[in-house]
Amino acid sequence: MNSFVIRTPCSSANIGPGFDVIGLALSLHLELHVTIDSSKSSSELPLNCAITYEDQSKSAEQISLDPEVNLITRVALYVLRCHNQRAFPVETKVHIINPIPLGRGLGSSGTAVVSGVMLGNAVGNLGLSKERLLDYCLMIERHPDNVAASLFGGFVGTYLNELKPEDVARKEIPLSEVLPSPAGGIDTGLEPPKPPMGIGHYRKFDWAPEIKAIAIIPDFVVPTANARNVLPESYSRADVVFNLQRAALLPAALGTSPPDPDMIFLAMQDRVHQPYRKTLIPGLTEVLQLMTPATQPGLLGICLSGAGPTILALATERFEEIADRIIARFASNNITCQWKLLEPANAGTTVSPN
Ligand SMILES: Nc1ncnc2c1ncn2[C@@H]1O[C@H](COP(=O)(O)OP(=O)(O)O)[C@@H](O)[C@H]1O
Ligand SMILES: N[C@@H](CCOP(=O)(O)O)C(=O)O
Repeated sequence: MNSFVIRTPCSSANIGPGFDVIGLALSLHLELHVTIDSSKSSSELPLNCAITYEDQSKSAEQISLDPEVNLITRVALYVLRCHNQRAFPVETKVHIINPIPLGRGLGSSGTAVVSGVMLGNAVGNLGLSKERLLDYCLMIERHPDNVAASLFGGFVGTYLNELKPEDVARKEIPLSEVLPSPAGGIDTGLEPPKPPMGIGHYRKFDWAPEIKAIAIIPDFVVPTANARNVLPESYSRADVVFNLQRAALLPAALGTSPPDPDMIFLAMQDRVHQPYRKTLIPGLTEVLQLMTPATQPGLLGICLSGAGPTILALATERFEEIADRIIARFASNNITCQWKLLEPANAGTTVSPN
């Protein structure tokens, strides 16, 4: 029996001005407990794989246990099929333990995609590097901020290479062809499109050890796709310069110890995505303006986590007090929240024997 665990941290993307660029892996982990019974020579299981799912996230959505539909196993099958393996090894069991709330801006889909590529790589004995696995992730989730943070861990800046025209065409292949689904065309026996080499890259930034992350998680879902659809196609020069100035400052501000609250607060301001997402998140503008380091001791900065609706407050102390103030502001819009105190998860995704 071969048995191992894949552990992948969730992530908070953007951290204010770093839209689609900056990500932070956080200490809430999706786990896959995988067993492969190599004593068996054939299996009754669909695609040789049985999924079980333990929901620790209190999300309402039902996660599919069909390996061709479930996001994690679908991604693993994509990686396997790119290497001429049509199914999982005989009698593969995948037990998913998920504490990450779905559709709340803590990168649950990016975490699932990273877990899926790690699963395909491990069960197929493919020996792909994490750098190459990032290319596979980017065929599925096109913005690199969440997946790079979950894959590599820590506080990261990311970028996509300019691709050759033929590779741009390959990267624009509809997702239904990358991840064949029962609805989009069952496994045709053909090799799916492999990712171009070196699509995405990352750089790790320092993180001052005093800084902790408070995630205030409202009890409603904002699908990331919807939160991207409300963004404009183009921006004024003033807004672009505003964000560039802050994004350039942010890594130095969050990497310097002791932290300078005023600099961090300023460096976390954004004009590219947060103002437009207020239409989906009642009270967002008021929450973001609720407090500053001058009016709330311990607070360093506050932003939307990913596409929301979670709010990320960075702080050095008085965590409960800060969370309570944000929760009270949401309550005045009849929105209830849970909150978690998290820390950067520096290791990224790991595979270890069970
Ligand atoms: N552990 C998981 N297993 C299967 N599917 C998942 C898992 N986590 C997330 N997903 C899928 O990703 C969707 C959420 O993605 P998205 O809207 O991008 O929000 P988030 O901000 O949480 O990443 C869920 O509705 C679900 O379909
Ligand atoms: N840069 C993306 C990040 C989405 O993060 P998620 O955690 O909400 O999936 C965006 O802002 O759209």
